Amino acid sequence: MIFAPLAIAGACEITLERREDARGFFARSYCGQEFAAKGLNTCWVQMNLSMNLTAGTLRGMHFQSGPAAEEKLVRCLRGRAHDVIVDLRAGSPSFGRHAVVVLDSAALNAVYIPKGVAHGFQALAPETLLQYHHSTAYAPGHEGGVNPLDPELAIDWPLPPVQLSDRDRALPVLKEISPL
Ligand SMILES: Cc1cn([C@H]2C[C@H](O)[C@@H](COP(=O)(O)OP(=O)(O)O[C@H]3O[C@H](C)C(=O)[C@H](O)[C@H]3O)O2)c(=O)[nH]c1=O
Repeated sequence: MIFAPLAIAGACEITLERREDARGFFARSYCGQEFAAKGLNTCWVQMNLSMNLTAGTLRGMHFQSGPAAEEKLVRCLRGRAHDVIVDLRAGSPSFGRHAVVVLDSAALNAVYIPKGVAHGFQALAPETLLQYHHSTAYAPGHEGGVNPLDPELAIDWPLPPVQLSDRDRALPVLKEISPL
């Protein structure tokens, strides 16, 4: 695996090193030793799948806070996604700034998201399927989010956003939330 740091400290894009032959390819998609050597989380307690039927579907920007703060590892298994992370950490020099990774099921690349960083994405193709690994169990009482359409975040979503949930549409803007 190749780890490429993103502009948000502690976040990175992970690309596969494929062993290809006439049968196809074999690639290591996770390694505790390699993650530990990079200072990344190695304990994953929950996996989720997100199926997005329509191109343009927008989900986010979500996080869990306090004792339920979580790292995430997200990979696209079908289709393509414009994946965005927003730094919400108190005192971070990149607070309020975002980074983008295009997750593509052809590349099978992944994005690693540290605690205190919100996550969202827009599906770029129909039936885009994302797989999540979470370092902390789902904790509804510690869920939070920032509005993906907040002009202050200045996220340039590639497609007109569709299928926004009522919850996401009602998320607070950056200046309304406390740093994590
Ligand atoms: C995350 C989660 C959700 N749920 C329930 C809660 C809701 O009733 C339903 C859908 O959850 P939610 O509306 O949060 O799904 P998304 O809007 O796609 O949010 C997800 O996508 C954004 C981009 C993320 O980064 C979050 O990790 C993740 O919450 O599943 C569970 O039962 N278990 C879980 O682990």
